Amino acid sequence: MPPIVIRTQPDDPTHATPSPTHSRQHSSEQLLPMKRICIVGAGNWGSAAAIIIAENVKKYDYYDDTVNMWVYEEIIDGKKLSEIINEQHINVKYLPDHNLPENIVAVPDLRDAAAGCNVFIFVIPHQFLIRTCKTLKGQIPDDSIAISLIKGIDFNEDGVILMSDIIKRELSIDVSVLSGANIANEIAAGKFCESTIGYNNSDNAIVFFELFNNRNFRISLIKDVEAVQVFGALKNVIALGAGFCDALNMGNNTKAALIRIGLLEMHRFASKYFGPIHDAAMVESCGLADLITTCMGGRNRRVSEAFARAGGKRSWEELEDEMLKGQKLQGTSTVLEVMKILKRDNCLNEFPFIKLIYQIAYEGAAIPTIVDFPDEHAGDALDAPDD
Ligand SMILES: NC(=O)c1ccc[n+]([C@@H]2O[C@H](COP(=O)([O-])OP(=O)(O)OC[C@H]3O[C@@H](n4cnc5c(N)ncnc54)[C@H](O)[C@@H]3O)[C@@H](O)[C@H]2O)c1
Ligand SMILES: O=P(O)(O)OC[C@H](O)CO
Repeated sequence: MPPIVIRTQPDDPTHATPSPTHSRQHSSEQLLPMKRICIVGAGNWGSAAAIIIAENVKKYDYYDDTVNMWVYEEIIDGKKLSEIINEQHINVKYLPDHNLPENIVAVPDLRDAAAGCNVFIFVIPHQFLIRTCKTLKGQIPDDSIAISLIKGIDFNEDGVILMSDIIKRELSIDVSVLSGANIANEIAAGKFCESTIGYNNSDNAIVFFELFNNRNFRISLIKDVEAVQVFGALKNVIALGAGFCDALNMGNNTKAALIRIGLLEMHRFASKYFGPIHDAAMVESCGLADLITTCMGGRNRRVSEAFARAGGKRSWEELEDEMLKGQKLQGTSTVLEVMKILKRDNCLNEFPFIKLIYQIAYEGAAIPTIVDFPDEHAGDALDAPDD
């Protein structure tokens, strides 16, 4: 097995470092029960992730080679997408330029896809997670484990709800998370990048390391599922700001400044609601690197630029449908969720950039106001630890 990179948190006494004693044995030695994978989702990232997983399961004989992939069924040119995937081994709608390994089996019924599986990879747009989990409730083994690749956040009267909270609440299983600078098309093309797994249970973290790590998709592990998820969700909001900036041709210095300010607000939000967060999260792939890639090449940035250029004449929904062709924006719904909690907690003034993004996205504020930071926030820096 390749070396496992774990970013330790020195002052965390509960930190359990996965060690070589966790190294896997062959099932022929009767030490490990067989694991069978179900990928819950078959969009752009779900399909790219499936390629990695389907290759990795073949390296270990305690993973079943067949990987089920739940496909939210739709008809493409008169034919079912799941059938096209199983016959042509291409997801013609969401990842058309790449072949899927033949050990990926597309299954249109979620319960059928989950049957016999005990390792679940959740990778669907965040707005569909609750109802998807409810369909799985009572249908999976108690000792199943899950990982969420979803970038999004939810909110209710109890406060911030993470995707891992939803899965854990509905299915009562341990949930790790994976997030990073991971534009799916580039990963499917085999271009080198990194990603971060946040975990609670180190044995489960090793399973997901084995399923995801490869030469061109390098995983590091940190014991902080909250920070990894908050960064992954909020970067989609900051990407909207980057799109507004690009629509105005404001240049690289401005964009870099907005990325820096965005990173501070992401850190502030994570610390406020889940603090203290793991030191490494900000500089891992799940933090700064994801923010950079999303502000350069992501879908949220692209649609946001188009929204700004349309000068209020096109809605987010219209542009999403037209430009993404079935793929989903996450930043627009996430900023609405984030604003609910910031308003409830009366702390909008601590997040001036997120507020400006919201005002442009939903209140008709002029695009150039994207840099209208209040004076007291000039040169804003990381909050001191005792703030
Ligand atoms: N695409 C990327 O580059 C990328 C990278 C990292 C993380 N992510 C995150 O992964 C998650 C999934 O994104 P994606 O890019 O794989 O999907 P996507 O945006 O490409 O596709 C949308 C998916 O939603 C499905 N869908 C539509 N209606 C549905 C319903 N009612 N119930 C369930 N599913 C439905 C579609 O069939 C399709 O599979 C998101 O949270 C996204 O932020 C995406
Ligand atoms: O294309 P986006 O904006 O959904 O971003 C994709 C990935 O999350 C980047 O890591």
